[in-house]
Amino acid sequence: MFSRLVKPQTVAGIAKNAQNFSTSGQNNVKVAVMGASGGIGQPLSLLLKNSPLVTELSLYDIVHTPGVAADLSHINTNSKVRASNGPEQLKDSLKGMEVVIIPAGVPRKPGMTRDDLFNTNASIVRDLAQACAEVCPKALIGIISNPVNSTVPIASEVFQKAGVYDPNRIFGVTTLDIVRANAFIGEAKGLNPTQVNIPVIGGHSGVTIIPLISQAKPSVDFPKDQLKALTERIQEAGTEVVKAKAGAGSATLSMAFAGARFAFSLCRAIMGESNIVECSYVRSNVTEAKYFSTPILLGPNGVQKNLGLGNLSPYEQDLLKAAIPELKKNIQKGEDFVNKK
Ligand SMILES: NC(=O)c1ccc[n+]([C@@H]2O[C@H](COP(=O)([O-])OP(=O)(O)OC[C@H]3O[C@@H](n4cnc5c(N)ncnc54)[C@H](O)[C@@H]3O)[C@@H](O)[C@H]2O)c1
Ligand SMILES: O=C(O)C[C@H](O)C(=O)O
Repeated sequence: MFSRLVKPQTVAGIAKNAQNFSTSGQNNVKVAVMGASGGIGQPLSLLLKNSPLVTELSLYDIVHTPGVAADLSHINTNSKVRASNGPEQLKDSLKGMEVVIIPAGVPRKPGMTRDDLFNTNASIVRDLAQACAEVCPKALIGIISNPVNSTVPIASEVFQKAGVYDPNRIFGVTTLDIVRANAFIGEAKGLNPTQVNIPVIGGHSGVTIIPLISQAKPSVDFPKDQLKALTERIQEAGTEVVKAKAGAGSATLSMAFAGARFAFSLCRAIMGESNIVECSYVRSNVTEAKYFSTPILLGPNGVQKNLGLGNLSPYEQDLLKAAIPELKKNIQKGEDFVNKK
């Protein structure tokens, strides 16, 4: 049902389609990248700079932002680039922003789980969310920083405390899981991966990542053992990259691609385009977990409609059962971090 709405998209295709499109009268969006000098931040900012959807690109980091911004500003596309460096310029970087994408924080090294990043990244996301709540509370916020299962509840609690919480505006960016599922299934079936769409629901770590291969477009069939192997590869794909990078960080280029796809979808929704659907980890009442990723119909104010789980195969129902306790624990940890004392 919902998967009929989900059109396969590429970053170039999204930007091209959007070139002359606006039903709201608005034909451009102001986007901030928080953590813009990092492994994800730089290529993500490049993709955003390359898009006609973005008119203002605000780059914030605690180091090196002037250099990244000077470099990008020489590209002859329509957007203006501005740099903000260090906490004293944080609030300034968020003024007037409509979309804020947050890839700030440390990445994993081999042997670490995403939850091992909590101690460092929780306070980074908390402080950036606090600034967003003060300066651009109506922005649509996409959180990439890990552990996403906990950082989204952290940002949400910060907004709640500030009295400006709108659950429709805070998103955990899980798009890389969908991008990977499309790539792996396309490869396994000899399909053009840009034409494959696999919804991935749940959260963004290990067993909480639930690919819904039974809902693939076009539909695909696998023997049980291959289905299990593919599912586990999608669940562990982040670790595959961490191991291959051997201490030099985690996925950056594929994440920039996925982050740009998600940011462009937010921009297109803000501009009034209809039928924009992305899976994202949001406040949810679809399952027992308070936050859960499902396909979301996006509108100018963020979540327009949660499209829910659709029909799960018995195998996917078991994956869901395994995910819920871990998700609940991750969510509680995030909430407790903000509400401690
Ligand atoms: N959601 C996903 O699918 C996904 C995918 C890949 C990576 N990640 C996560 O994204 C995060 C960033 O990864 P990376 O490879 O870009 O790391 P990186 O270390 O290369 O870059 C992180 C950047 O954040 C900056 N930073 C640190 N503290 C900051 C603060 N308080 N305010 C602003 N910027 C700050 C750093 O200066 C650095 O430039 C990690 O937590 C990683 O686990 C998530
Ligand atoms: O695996 C990681 O630590 C980074 C990211 O969450 C990913 O899925 O690649």
